[in-house]
Amino acid sequence: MFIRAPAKIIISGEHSVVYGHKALCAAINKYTTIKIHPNQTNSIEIKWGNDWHEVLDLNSNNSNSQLAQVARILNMRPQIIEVESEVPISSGLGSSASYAVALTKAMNGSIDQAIDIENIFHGKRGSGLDVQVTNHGGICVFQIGKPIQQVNLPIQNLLLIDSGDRKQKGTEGSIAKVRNCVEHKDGRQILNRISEVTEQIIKEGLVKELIYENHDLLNRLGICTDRINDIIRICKNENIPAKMTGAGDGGFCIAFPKDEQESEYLKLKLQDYNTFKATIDLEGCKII
Ligand SMILES: Nc1ncnc2c1ncn2[C@@H]1O[C@H](COP(=O)(O)OP(=O)(O)O)[C@@H](O)[C@H]1O
Ligand SMILES: C[C@@](O)(CCOP(=O)(O)O)CC(=O)O
Repeated sequence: MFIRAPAKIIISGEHSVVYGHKALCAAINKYTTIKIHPNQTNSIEIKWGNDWHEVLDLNSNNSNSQLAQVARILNMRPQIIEVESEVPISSGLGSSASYAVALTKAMNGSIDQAIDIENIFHGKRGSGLDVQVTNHGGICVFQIGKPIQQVNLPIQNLLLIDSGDRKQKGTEGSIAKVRNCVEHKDGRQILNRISEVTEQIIKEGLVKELIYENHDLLNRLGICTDRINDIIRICKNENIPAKMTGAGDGGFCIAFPKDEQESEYLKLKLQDYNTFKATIDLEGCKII
């Protein structure tokens, strides 16, 4: 049995969502896939792709490793878990959520358990957005404390652009940076404006000026690297809507070319960066 869960993008509303505002997000066709086998020894083994192997000995119950915490949340038995992921790690595309959701489903767990697992990776201050959209699929509006809502928005030519930078202190580090900006600088006003921009994008669609403004606001929070800003400058020069996505401090940008031809043209302009075409995943986490 294989279980797979998609990666996600945030179209608008990262960080402001942590403070209770709405975010517009989508599941995309890059997946983490999990396969489970019984284990003859009293241990849980995780094989991450071909090159990394983690073992939790269930005879000694004093470990506080991430795997031990995950195993406790899901009440896991001796098992071998193979994880294959197409989702780049620590790059704003929700690698930890797609892993948490796929593993939780494989163990017949609940969405709350997946959120608890995600919190092990993110620290306890995340909004829960990544887990909800990865589980649900499609293009969605998410707000803390409300059921996730599917929306209709035409996105045909999504381009993912890798800045090559990776957040050094994880999502938790970027959230802490924004909190510092809220407590000591103009972070609160910036987040309020991101919220207004998000509401407008939900109503009016991917209006270019709003997407650019959204990026500029995230930049003012101090979470955009030089390479991220370089990518957005190149997209803006070509008049194509683009912004960073996810926690920031590295990771991916998203661009919305109007058609296939414009997408190919933008890829050429961005030849210093790795680019990937993506589509919206409509199915969320599922058994395949
Ligand atoms: N395929 C994988 N291989 C190794 N670690 C993974 C994988 N998928 C998720 N993880 C875990 O998720 C963490 C990254 O999560 P996070 O910092 O939230 O970044 P992202 O923006 O990708 O969600 C990694 O440090 C690792 O612990
Ligand atoms: C910054 C935030 O809004 C999104 C984080 O996304 P990611 O971990 O970079 O994939 C945090 C959250 O919503 O929990």
